[in-house]
Amino acid sequence: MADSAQAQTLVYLVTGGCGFLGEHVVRMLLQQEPRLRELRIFDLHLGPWLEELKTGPVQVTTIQGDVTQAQEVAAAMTGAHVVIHTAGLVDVFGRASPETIHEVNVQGTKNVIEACVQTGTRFLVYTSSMEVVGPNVKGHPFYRGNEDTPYEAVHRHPYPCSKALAEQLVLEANGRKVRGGLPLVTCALRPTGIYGEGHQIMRDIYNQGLRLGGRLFRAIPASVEHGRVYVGNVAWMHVLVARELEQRAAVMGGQVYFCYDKSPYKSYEDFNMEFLGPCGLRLVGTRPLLPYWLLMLLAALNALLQWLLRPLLLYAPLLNPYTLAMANTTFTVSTNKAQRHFGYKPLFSWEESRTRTIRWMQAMDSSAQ
Ligand SMILES: NC(=O)C1=CN([C@@H]2O[C@H](COP(=O)(O)OP(=O)(O)OC[C@H]3O[C@@H](n4cnc5c(N)ncnc54)[C@H](O)[C@@H]3O)[C@@H](O)[C@H]2O)C=CC1
Ligand SMILES: CC(C)CCC[C@@H](C)[C@H]1CC[C@H]2[C@@H]3[C@H](O)CC4=CC(=O)CC[C@]4(C)[C@H]3CC[C@]12C
Repeated sequence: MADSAQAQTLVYLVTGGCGFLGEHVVRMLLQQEPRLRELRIFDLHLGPWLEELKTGPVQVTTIQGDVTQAQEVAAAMTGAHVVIHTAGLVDVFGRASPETIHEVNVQGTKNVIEACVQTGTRFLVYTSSMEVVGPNVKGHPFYRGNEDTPYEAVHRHPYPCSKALAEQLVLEANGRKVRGGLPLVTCALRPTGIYGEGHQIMRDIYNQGLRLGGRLFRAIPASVEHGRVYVGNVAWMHVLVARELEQRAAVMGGQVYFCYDKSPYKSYEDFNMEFLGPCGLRLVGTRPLLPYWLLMLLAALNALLQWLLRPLLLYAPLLNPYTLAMANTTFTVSTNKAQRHFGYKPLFSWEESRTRTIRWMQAMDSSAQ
């Protein structure tokens, strides 16, 4: 908890504070930001775990609200010094309509920016995504690239399109005058695929493995690298950015940073096995069991079924043409921009990130029995 020797003066607001990443950001702020006076947690759905936070030295205010409602956002932000905007609709499975994804991710972000201007909140940290860059529709590899690596960022899927638009809005807002006349300072963090305690997709894949008798079948060649980053380190980066934005506004304002740590470069499936393996699952095959054209056909069939069944039920399996392209295209980052600009070093080593994730999965497993 916060060191009471330092003056507790700051009010932070975390949108999406009850999500997978948001919860880690909230907990990290309470542990690592000694200047925090009040922490506001704004989310569409509030979790019961928030109650335990209310007994500490920092005032924790929970706000059930919707980022698409401008007045709700502005009301929550009044008097806040910093906003960390993690709320978003993360949907690459066709669960929500493209319009809803746009409304939450783009209009929601516009509302946060306008609320900063209206209320005088000067510091905005936005959770963007690697998907703002790629993989692109042409499936070009992005091999250990950095923030300046040239890449043809062209998207058609609603999720990356919305994240790209929202990120652009955030960066363009840097320097706008907020209430009181001072400039807004913004920056965007681009995590690669986040993993760690609370990761729903990892849970889904684990359950799928159990249904298949403890086995998963390799679908993607081991040579395709997919960037992954531990949730604790992503949260730490958000906290550091928020903390440094005032002092280093000239360097950091309007900038983008990939989120990175020491997680190894592996294929999506091999990386998951780092956690699923110790939980008793096995990845069958050193090469993909099915030829790629057949996987594409299955993915297309899933998309067709989703469309046909839509009037009756929501059919949203993990495999669709978009997720297949994501998993099958190399996209990894290698950069030290965050270290150069604001002294970021991962808080958790790879070994610790791995151990924490495995422990969480094993606890989840034993509580299910
Ligand atoms: N999970 C991942 O691998 C990655 C996620 N991101 C970004 O990180 C952010 C957080 O993602 P996750 O924690 O994975 O997702 P999540 O779905 O676990 O969390 C999102 C949170 O936002 C809230 N939310 C959704 N719509 C809202 C609305 N209209 N008003 C208020 N709150 C709303 C949800 O209730 C949820 O608590 C998102 O912006 C996402 O785009 C970026 C890169 C990778
Ligand atoms: C059955 C298939 C062969 C394997 C399916 C795996 C997919 C479900 C996941 C592969 C890559 C993931 C995405 C990636 O890590 C980057 C992301 C960034 C975000 O901002 C949100 C999450 C995600 C889109 C992530 C989603 C699951 C995958 C598509």
